[in-house]
Amino acid sequence: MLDSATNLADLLKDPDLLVTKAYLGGDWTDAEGGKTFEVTNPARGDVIAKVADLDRAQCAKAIDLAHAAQKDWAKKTAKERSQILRKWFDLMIEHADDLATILTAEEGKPHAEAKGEIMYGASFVEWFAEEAKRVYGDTIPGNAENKRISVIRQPVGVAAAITPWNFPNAMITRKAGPALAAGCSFVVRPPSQTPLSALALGVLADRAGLPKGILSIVPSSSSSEIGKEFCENEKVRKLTFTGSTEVGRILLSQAADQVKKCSMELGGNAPFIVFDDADLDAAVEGAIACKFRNNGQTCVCANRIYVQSGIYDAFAEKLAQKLQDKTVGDGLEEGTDYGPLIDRDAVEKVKAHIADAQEKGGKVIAGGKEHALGGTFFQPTVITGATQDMAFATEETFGPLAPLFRFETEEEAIEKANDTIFGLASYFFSRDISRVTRVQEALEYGIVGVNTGLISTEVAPFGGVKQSGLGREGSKYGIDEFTEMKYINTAI
Ligand SMILES: NC(=O)C1=CN([C@@H]2O[C@H](COP(=O)(O)OP(=O)(O)OC[C@H]3O[C@@H](n4cnc5c(N)ncnc54)[C@H](O)[C@@H]3O)[C@@H](O)[C@H]2O)C=CC1
Ligand SMILES: O=C(O)[C@H](O)CS(=O)(=O)O
Repeated sequence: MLDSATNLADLLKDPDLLVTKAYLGGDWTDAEGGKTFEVTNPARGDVIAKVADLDRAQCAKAIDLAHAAQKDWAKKTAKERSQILRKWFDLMIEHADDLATILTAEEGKPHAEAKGEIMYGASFVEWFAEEAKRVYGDTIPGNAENKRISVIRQPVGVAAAITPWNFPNAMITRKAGPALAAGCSFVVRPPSQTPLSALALGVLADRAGLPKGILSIVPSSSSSEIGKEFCENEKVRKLTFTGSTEVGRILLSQAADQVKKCSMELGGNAPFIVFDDADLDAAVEGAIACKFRNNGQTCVCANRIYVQSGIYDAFAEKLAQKLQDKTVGDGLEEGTDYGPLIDRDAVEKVKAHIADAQEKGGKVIAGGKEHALGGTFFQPTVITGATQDMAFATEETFGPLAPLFRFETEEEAIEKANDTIFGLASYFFSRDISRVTRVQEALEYGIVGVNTGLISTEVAPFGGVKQSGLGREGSKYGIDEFTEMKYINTAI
């Protein structure tokens, strides 16, 4: 446990993983003038570290280093890049406990869940260590007797990344893995709430033997300035962002000037549909796993739970009952199921969604208030009588609030589920094979969970449609985001 007498370093087997300097192409560097920003522990609200606060000029230097080193990195064989990535993966697994402790200290999720994120994050490095050796091209029958046609894939060049606080490890490795595997160099600006997890990844990448210049981690309290550098610096050929749709729009418009290759993993508003023919207990378990993972702070959490009329009351009662057994507390404490929210703004958003629902006829049947622990702890909450005119029907709550909407027909459920500008994840529970086929095809989302509330894996293409993003991460498709296709037409 962190407290006034115990620092974060005291909790680590390898305290060298706790770094507060920036990682500029392999050199640990202070900010100009020694400027720093504070990192706080969301459970206790106290400062756990002061991290180098880099400015745009230092970010530009990192990009210069990345640009200078990238060609030699791309010249290495795929196997050489693969071996370094595999070593990085091995080190992440070896130090998983410490990485999880650092993650919980700055983000708040329970240690066991943080450990799960570390394994999930490491799986992207492992996966793309393998995919590095499978960046294939084509040969195409010539368009004339004396013509030969081929297609090759080459690394884009310098890739720049901006990542969110809710998965401080995995959202970086889900980008760095394919980028480095493809032969790109990689500059990442981590969120100011959770930079320590990113810097710990830098320590292990260095130990794995990543060549100088290939990786930079640029912590900064000024997200917009660094974002502008990424968008306006012509040496950056790829921008990859994970975060809200609002910020994604800003970055896309900034990147449009140079027509930069962009990947966007943005916001969601996931429907979770339970049909009368579902396995009710499985649906309740699935809803809890989906809605309350990271305390509801994931882009793929169920944001709207639609339950068919015939089982609505039974589902609501079981869900509320199950939540009574959950423990809210400090993520570093044994037995905690749900940690704190990231900050007060997050708490205020949950409260606003609850108040709005109650004003419009919604009924709180579980939780509904700030937790007795105070700070940013909140009770896991269930609201019945949810309707499409309530705020959470169109806005992402990003907190532990499960609104239950009643529906009568399959057509109604699909129409309401699709009635959003977002299209990231969706879920439904049914044991009718014809219905499963119809619904999985009718839902306008990049991801559909059928009889499951958990869809996150490195082997599948993660991404959204509509205003939830562009591109895919993970799977055999993920490396395409960091390569360019070149077509060669040769006259012989
Ligand atoms: N699709 C996905 O995989 C994910 C989506 N999200 C979405 O992100 C939101 C919550 O995460 P937040 O970190 O609060 O999102 P956010 O969009 O506010 O911030 C994301 C990152 O962008 C940076 N940023 C903010 N304004 C910027 C600007 N003008 N220029 C450059 N960088 C800027 C932030 O400092 C942070 O590092 C939710 O909407 C959630 O759905 C979060 C995680 C994953
Ligand atoms: O940041 C997020 O919400 C992640 O994308 C969710 S996941 O990849 O862990 O499913």
